[in-house]
Amino acid sequence: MLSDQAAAFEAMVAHPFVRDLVADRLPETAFNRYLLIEGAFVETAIAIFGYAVAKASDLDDRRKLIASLDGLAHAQMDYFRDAYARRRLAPDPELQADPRVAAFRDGMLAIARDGDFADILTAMFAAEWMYWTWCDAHRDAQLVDPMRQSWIRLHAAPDFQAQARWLRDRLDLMGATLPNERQTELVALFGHVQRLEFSFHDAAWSGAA
Ligand SMILES: Cc1ncc(C[n+]2csc(CCO)c2C)c(N)n1
Repeated sequence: MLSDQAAAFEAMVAHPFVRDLVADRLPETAFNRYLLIEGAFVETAIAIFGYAVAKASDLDDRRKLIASLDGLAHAQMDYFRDAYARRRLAPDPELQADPRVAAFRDGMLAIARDGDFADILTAMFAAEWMYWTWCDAHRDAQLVDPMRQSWIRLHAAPDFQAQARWLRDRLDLMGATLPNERQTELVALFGHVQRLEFSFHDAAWSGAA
């Protein structure tokens, strides 16, 4: 998956948003846009994991996903609520309606709604492995804003790595039993998610299209 879709993956981990963030030259307006769309994505992720719980058949998988859901619904939602209050960020419906933001949200949700458990694991693996990769590569970046710094640390931390590895291992196990055509579809889906992610980060980085 990673080698087949290397171009899409590499393009995303080298996105100008990532490049400028880790060089500590991402404008505050861009980071604030990011916080607004990222916080909204947490709600989408809750729905995606909900579909995953419904479509999983193994109790251990379900338990794992339910634990992730709890983290999203509580720690993550509270984190963004507090961040918006501290930074006095008001909701921005126009930003959420940006076609690049909408494409990511609706595209990820469509995978979870219309796909099977392997599709959902693939989409979550694509999103989490990509974050783990770029945050791990820049874990030592020294940023003035402690929130930016801690955001990178969070996604380079052992807990997040463990979750990304769980997705990888679960997918490897399941993928081995799937017909070749199905494996090819999942590899293509991985690339599709990287492109959705690229547009999403474009909207944060460059503002209105
Ligand atoms: C745009 C965007 N894409 C991927 C991640 C990585 N990530 C961190 S938590 C989570 C969902 C629950 O595990 C995902 C996918 C992100 N934060 N934002």
